[in-house]
Amino acid sequence: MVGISACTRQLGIHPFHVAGHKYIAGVVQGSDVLPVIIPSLGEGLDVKATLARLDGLLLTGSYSMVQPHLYGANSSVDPSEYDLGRDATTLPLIREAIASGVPILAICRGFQEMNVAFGGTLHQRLHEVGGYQEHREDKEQTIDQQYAVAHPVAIQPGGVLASLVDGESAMVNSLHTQGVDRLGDGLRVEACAEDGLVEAFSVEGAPAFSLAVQWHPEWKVAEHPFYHAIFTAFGDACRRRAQENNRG
Ligand SMILES: N[C@@H](CCC(=O)NCCCC(=O)O)C(=O)O
Repeated sequence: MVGISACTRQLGIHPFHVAGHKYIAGVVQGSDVLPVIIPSLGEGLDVKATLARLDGLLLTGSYSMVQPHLYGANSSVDPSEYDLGRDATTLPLIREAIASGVPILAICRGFQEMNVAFGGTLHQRLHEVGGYQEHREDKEQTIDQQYAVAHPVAIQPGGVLASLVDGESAMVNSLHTQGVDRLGDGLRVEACAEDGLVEAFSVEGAPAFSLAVQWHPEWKVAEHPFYHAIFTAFGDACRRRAQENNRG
């Protein structure tokens, strides 16, 4: 059973906890696991009790941005772009999941919040930093065009990703405004874009599978062997944890 992070959204006059369909479909089709959505209750969520019942944690992408004060920076983003409930939930979840051996797959915003959870920092507007290629999607394009592969990443030898691909590089999609500035403590670079931006990392010495990617492997996972290999490896790690806990 895999827990999927939720975003908070106001729908009409009521607050909701929501998760995108493609992430749920991604773990069902690509990892062959049971999905459950973890509400973004912040301190109202018993993180240890939640993770004790889960075999894996999927951190989804989202249009919202991690609050800069969480990585020691001043805000240069409209506060409406934040999701306070999600930040208050996912950062403790990530730290506890790693400590207690729960496999993690983190995607896009999830990748960024995992870097922050480990003390890393983010560029708030990568396109204004200089020296980086365009990593944002063109919102005028169709959804298929936006999620189509956009650039290669160089896979670092000897890591989690290198064990999943043939060759030293792979093509990935690219739909993000922010990006890793300083990588968090204890994180290992798994892949970089041609401009040097960190696009994937794992946690050094983690007791279970840990992988965070800046791209979206959940997109049409069955059609992309590289994306599918990531979800399969995550599912296999979740099944190992289930067996260790007599849930397999
Ligand atoms: N807000 C961050 C993260 C980008 C991100 O996760 N986008 C996801 C878009 C919707 C989706 O595919 O779920 C940034 O812009 O850097």
